[in-house]
Amino acid sequence: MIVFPNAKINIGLQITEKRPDGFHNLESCFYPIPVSDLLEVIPDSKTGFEVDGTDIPGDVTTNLCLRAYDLLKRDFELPPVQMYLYKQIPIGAGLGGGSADAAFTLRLLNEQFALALSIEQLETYARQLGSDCAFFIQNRPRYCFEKGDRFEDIDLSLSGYTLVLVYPNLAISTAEAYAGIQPQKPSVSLRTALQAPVGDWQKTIRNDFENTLFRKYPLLDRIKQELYQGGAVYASMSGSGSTIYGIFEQAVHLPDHFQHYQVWQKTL
Ligand SMILES: C[C@](O)(CO)[C@H](O)COP(=O)(O)OP(=O)(O)OC[C@H]1O[C@@H](n2ccc(N)nc2=O)[C@H](O)[C@@H]1O
Ligand SMILES: Nc1ncnc2c1ncn2[C@@H]1O[C@H](COP(=O)(O)OP(=O)(O)OP(=O)(O)O)[C@@H](O)[C@H]1O
Repeated sequence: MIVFPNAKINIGLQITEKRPDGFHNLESCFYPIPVSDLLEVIPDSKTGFEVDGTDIPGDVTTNLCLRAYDLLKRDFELPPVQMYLYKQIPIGAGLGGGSADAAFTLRLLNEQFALALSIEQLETYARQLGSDCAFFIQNRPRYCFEKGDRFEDIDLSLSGYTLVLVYPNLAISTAEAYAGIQPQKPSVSLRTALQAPVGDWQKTIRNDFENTLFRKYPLLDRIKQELYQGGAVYASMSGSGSTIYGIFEQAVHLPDHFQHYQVWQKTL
């Protein structure tokens, strides 16, 4: 079976407090976007894993696809499988690519081997693999809170807008980004701010990681400003960076020097 694990962007990200378990509580809107990896799983005589495309740092045996398989294998009689991942979502990008691969592996194995797991059960498994993973089980725009792994539905559609993603070939680890954060109770309710027209978001919707990461990597702030200069109705960093995205009312001509970055332009 073949699936296409897709990325997400964060629209607003408020880090509200540090938790006793060392993680942080946050509030954010997670929005699925059409930039995807490809994952194929075939029953085989022994389990194997092969990756093509973008290089994934670290030992292949720690890949989240294999970890998702191992997690289900503890509870179910899964046959050995050959897994093939074509990696396209950039790494350390704040786009949740690894989390999407993990969640789609759980979903695929559930379907391919008729495990009959419910959405809630899949989300419980996903939470064990990473904070962002559970979102990709249902994979629709959600308002997320706690570790980013609890959700409420949100009435939000960017359909018809053009999304530009700029990945400046700079990987930022999530742990590095959280290390620079001073959690703060928000003065503006993100949930309320998201109900306003997209053109108003610039005044009210922030990603709390931008403060420290823009100081450390001024290039990121420059890219955001260039997206606004190019006509974005809203621009922000996604998640813990480094991807900067812009939301436009129509297709856009980007500055020539963006050719040095990885850029996607998609009509949603
Ligand atoms: C920045 C976001 O992408 C927002 O969507 C997520 O919060 C990151 O989620 P993720 O990549 O799935 O992160 P995990 O793999 O669970 O955690 C990586 C590291 O990030 C930090 N971390 C992560 C999530 C969270 N709510 N609080 C944290 O402090 C912890 O130091 C943790 O060791
Ligand atoms: N299938 C995978 N794809 C990407 N990264 C993986 C995968 N499996 C394990 N990893 C590890 O996860 C780390 C980063 O994952 P990912 O790309 O999801 O992070 P990110 O871009 O910071 O996204 P986010 O912070 O939004 O979760 C890398 O260090 C990588 O070694």
